[in-house]
Amino acid sequence: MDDPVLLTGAGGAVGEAILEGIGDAYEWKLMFHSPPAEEPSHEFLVGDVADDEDVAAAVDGVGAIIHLAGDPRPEAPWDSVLANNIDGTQKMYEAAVDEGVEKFVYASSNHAVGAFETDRRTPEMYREEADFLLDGTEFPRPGNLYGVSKATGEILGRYYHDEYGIDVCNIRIGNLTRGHPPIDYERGQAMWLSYPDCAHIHECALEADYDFEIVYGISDNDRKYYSLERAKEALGYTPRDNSAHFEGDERVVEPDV
Ligand SMILES: NC(=O)C1=CN([C@@H]2O[C@H](COP(=O)(O)OP(=O)(O)OC[C@H]3O[C@@H](n4cnc5c(N)ncnc54)[C@H](O)[C@@H]3O)[C@@H](O)[C@H]2O)C=CC1
Ligand SMILES: O=C1O[C@H](COP(=O)(O)O)[C@@H](O)[C@H](O)[C@H]1O
Repeated sequence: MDDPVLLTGAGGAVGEAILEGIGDAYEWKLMFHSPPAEEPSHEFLVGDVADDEDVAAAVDGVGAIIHLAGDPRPEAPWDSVLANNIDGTQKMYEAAVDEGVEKFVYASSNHAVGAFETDRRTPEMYREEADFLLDGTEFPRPGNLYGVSKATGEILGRYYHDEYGIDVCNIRIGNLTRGHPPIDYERGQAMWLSYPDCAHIHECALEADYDFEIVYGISDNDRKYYSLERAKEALGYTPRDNSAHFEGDERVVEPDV
């Protein structure tokens, strides 16, 4: 991607992981919800994705968007996910097609399919020997209103791709945790996404050629119940980390470089 890339939600954890990993690889335009504590080393603006003027200013002059901004809380109330996650994402897409943006990478979530984790399947499905697998072709099955908002973001992408031709990659991010997988949390270990793998999958989404994709954003965890085949095939994703390579916060197996 040679054009500037807009990163919304730049002040958050996923934005931090992306900028740590590929901050030097692109001309970024960062969107913050509130003024950053330190002067960023990239062009930036402060605004709200639910505000038309802020969104128009954000997408002006960019060729691709990584859209992270939103309420990330699984327990978020309807009024918040409606305004921040659903209305905000629709405004981002509307402005993106008006601007002629080429690619839209959307931060979806494991919670868009959380209700596949039924009492009958868990916790065994989080273990290496389990054979239950989701591959991204399944219909969304949210387990909360936040997950509904994430599935709605994916459907918005389907519409804006089919209607206007913008390339869309929905990344169903698992559990981003810095440095090591979540400790004593099997679900988190099954869907851990390391900071380096988070940056890598987003770089792949900026560089690969595709039309409309839904992929899982996790590291190559032995416990995974999400297939990585589509991310590897469509994006060229090659994860380096695996939650099984840790005991607690201690890495016991080095990744293949
Ligand atoms: N961290 C994780 O493990 C996962 C994150 N995600 C998604 O990734 C995205 C980023 O998540 P995190 O970085 O963890 O969350 P975060 O809360 O650390 O970052 C989100 C950022 O978006 C900003 N924001 C919220 N509402 C906004 C609005 N209306 N206008 C402009 N900015 C707004 C916040 O100020 C914050 O800086 C979210 O969309 C979340 O749903 C999905 C799955 C897992
Ligand atoms: O979408 C998200 O998912 C992760 C993992 O879900 P959890 O229910 O196992 O914690 C969550 O940590 C993150 O805050 C959220 O945005």
